[in-house]
Amino acid sequence: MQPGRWGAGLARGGVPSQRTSPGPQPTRAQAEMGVTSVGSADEASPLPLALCHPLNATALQRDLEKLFGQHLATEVILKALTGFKSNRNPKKPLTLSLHGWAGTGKNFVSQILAENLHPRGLKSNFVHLFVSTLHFPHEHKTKLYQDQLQKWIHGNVSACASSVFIFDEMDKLHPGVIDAVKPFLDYYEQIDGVSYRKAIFIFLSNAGGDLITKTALDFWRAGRKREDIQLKDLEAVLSVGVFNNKHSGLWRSGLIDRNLIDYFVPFLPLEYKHVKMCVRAEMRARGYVVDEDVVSRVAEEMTYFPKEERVYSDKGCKTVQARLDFY
Ligand SMILES: Nc1ncnc2c1ncn2[C@@H]1O[C@H](COP(=O)(O)OP(=O)(O)OP(=O)(O)O)[C@@H](O)[C@H]1O
Repeated sequence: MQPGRWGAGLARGGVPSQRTSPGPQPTRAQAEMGVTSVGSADEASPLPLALCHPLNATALQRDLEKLFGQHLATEVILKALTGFKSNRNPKKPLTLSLHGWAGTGKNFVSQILAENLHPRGLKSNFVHLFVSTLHFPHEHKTKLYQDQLQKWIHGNVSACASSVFIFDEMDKLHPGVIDAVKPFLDYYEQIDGVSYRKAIFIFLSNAGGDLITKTALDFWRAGRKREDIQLKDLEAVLSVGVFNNKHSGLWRSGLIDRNLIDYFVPFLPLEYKHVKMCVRAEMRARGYVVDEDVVSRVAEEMTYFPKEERVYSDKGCKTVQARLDFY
């Protein structure tokens, strides 16, 4: 996933221009929402909430079918998003914490969400991606990052109430940085004249991947179906595990003990058959005819764990695209 426009926005003082310069022509933000003409807007007011892009639940559901082997994530995300977007008066922003092994689809699903919430997806002015190792690399700058984050979020939610903030590599985030967003995730009606209740925060993390794998493997070893794993088998384990994990980005975080994360979304490790599905999808996306021989060869080249049983792909579907280049 490509990083967002963090630096550029801050250089503008964190407050995007569309808040202060609406005119008779649609602003860039409004054009993005499909507005082709506007009346004389109130100069001082932020974008009307009504202009924010409505969610098409059917389209979201269809897009989520592209996510393989993740029955829990698909179900939770669909319910969470449709419920939140159909509520005209949410009491707090929606906060999702996505957990799982590498290459299981966390960034992929974030992209799907972004595109369903704002037509330009990750390229939208209203979708902001932060990558820990890129945007918050130095532990000694934690205070600075916290200040910048707060200014950035304030400025962008002022401009569009339904802004989306995605934090990738949460497990590499230095402890404490994320607590800067805590006030925005809480049940306040407004903070300094801005309501954050329509915003969406998404955290992505490998933390908890070991716990998810253990549960999946227990089911597999007991001969139970993967699809029988339920959210309740994992949600509590995940929130406690992440809270107690120093390298989760949410270690002892107020976000967890104040119950500000609405859903912990588990991404299960992917099996051989899912890797094959990814290879087929990639071939179709490239306009190739699906060749089952190539599909099997690519899937067999991947490494699987645990050593003896070889059930799950080490890298999920992550290197499928690169491997396909060899054929
Ligand atoms: N469950 C899945 N269904 C369909 N495609 C997938 C799935 N998981 C991964 N992929 C494919 O593999 C690519 C890499 O996956 P993605 O970046 O979403 O993994 P990730 O879980 O975010 O990994 P990491 O934790 O390493 O960032 C995706 O762009 C997508 O093409």
